[in-house]
Amino acid sequence: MKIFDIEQLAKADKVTIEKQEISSTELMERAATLVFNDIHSKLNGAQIPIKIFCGIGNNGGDGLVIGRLLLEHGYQVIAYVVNYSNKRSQDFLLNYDRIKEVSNNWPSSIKGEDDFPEISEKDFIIDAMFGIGLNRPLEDWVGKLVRHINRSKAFIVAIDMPSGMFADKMPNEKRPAIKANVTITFQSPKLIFFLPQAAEYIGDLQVIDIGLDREYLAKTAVNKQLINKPEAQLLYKPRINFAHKGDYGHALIIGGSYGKIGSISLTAKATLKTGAGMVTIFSPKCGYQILQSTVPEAMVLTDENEETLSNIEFDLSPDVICFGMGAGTSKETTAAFKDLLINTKKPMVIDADGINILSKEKELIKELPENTVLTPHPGELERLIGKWKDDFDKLYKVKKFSKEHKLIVVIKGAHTIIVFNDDLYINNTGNPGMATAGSGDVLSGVITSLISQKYEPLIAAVFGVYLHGKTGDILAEEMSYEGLIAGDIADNIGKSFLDLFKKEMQSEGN
Ligand SMILES: NC(=O)C1=CN([C@@H]2O[C@H](COP(=O)(O)OP(=O)(O)OC[C@H]3O[C@@H](n4cnc5c(N)ncnc54)[C@H](OP(=O)(O)O)[C@@H]3O)[C@@H](O)[C@H]2O)[C@H](O)CC1
Ligand SMILES: [K+]
Repeated sequence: MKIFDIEQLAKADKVTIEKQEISSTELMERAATLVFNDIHSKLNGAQIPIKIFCGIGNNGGDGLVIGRLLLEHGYQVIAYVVNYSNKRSQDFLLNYDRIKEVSNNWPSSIKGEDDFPEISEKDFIIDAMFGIGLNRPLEDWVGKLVRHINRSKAFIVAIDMPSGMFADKMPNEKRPAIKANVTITFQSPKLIFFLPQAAEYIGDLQVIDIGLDREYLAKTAVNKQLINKPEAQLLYKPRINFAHKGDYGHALIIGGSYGKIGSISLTAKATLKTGAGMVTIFSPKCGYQILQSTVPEAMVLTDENEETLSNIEFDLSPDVICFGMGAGTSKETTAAFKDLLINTKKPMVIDADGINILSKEKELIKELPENTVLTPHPGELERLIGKWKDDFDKLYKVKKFSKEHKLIVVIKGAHTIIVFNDDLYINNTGNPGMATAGSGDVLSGVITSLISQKYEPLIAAVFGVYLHGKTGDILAEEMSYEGLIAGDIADNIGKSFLDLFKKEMQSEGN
């Protein structure tokens, strides 16, 4: 699913009005009716106090329409107009009159702190103060109102965006925004919704298709995409009949050290379970017996050193090399990694201590082949690119790093983001059960395996992250978040392939 900028969405709005020959009022009615339907289906007529905070622009207009529809269906609604400006939009004004026809009262006006209503934790709040039109800091009293609503512990549904949140700046103490339980957004999610620092403001995300002009949406280029099943299906390469194991490549997994052999065992297993034709593991000597018994399908080569990697020599020509899991960052291992980089130019996946070594020895980065995939977790990423001010700054720095070194960076997190040049691919599978030891080792194996099967490295990263998360989602239903461990994910990657083309009873939401 494309993720549009807010300028593109505002344009889509205009194009839709022209091409569908509808008024902006009708488009607002359509969008707000869809939100009403959703809320109504959940509240099911419950007589709980609903307080709607409306701004004076079109987000406020949406709020007034939702309020009118709720009143018409017998809900207890109080609508407030937050008068932060005198520049009321036309559609706001029209719906201001219309709600009065139903409630027989004008909405209450809030002009300053003295007008703030009491909010109980039993209230149901609809936040329609600002949407994508927010373009400057909130006035002091409006910021106080946002904090007042947040303090209430009431259940909050934000319309289009949590009010106070800019599309391109993180909220913080000085820049308050509504902390919604649910955000119902129109047509396209906004990038900020997927950044970790915004999570506490967004709550659960729902994207509502309000029927904006399909042609405009299809034609308009974006550099951000959300990866759900429909996108993943397009990435899959069917296996051919009469295939031979050579058709799916030979992956070489290098890593491990005394006490950390399990990591490469997980990576190797995931590489095989994702479909690589052959896997060879290269580990310190101490890994030999463990690996032969935990992953009998893989071949094992060992270093001359007992406990850590010191000299990575092999007489084979792999299609892809994955380096780093459990390797440590000792002097010998660093030197061995350096030799490996200088002597081989095979496609590579670098994880964990591989990334830590690159962070310490920055000049090694230029030895990485183009399109190498790096899979850092936040700590590893910080060591690699330095501290960032906020999540937007992090993306800026990673894009710069990716462009400068021609690398693919997989920023692991609740929504893992794959960065290549200026393009972002935001994964929408996975769950908190996957925050478990070794989960990253499995991901490296999945990506390595896809590269070995001749997926382009970028596709392998995007598709691999999707499959890994999907496997976790399928397993969480069977065994709970708590019960899920990395070995389960490695063992069950096949389920995510099966799921790709399984017919859904209902189409997948976002
Ligand atoms: N795009 C769509 O598909 C649809 C969007 N809808 C809804 O409309 C809003 C966007 O509405 P808009 O009127 O453009 O903007 P807002 O309602 O978010 O904000 C209102 C105006 O407030 C002014 N502004 C901005 N920042 C501040 C501030 N800090 N303090 C005071 N005032 C501020 C600004 O106007 P100016 O001219 O004063 O700059 C805003 O325009 C969208 O989010 C949806 O909810 C449609 O209903 C359906 C289709
Ligand atoms: K809002």
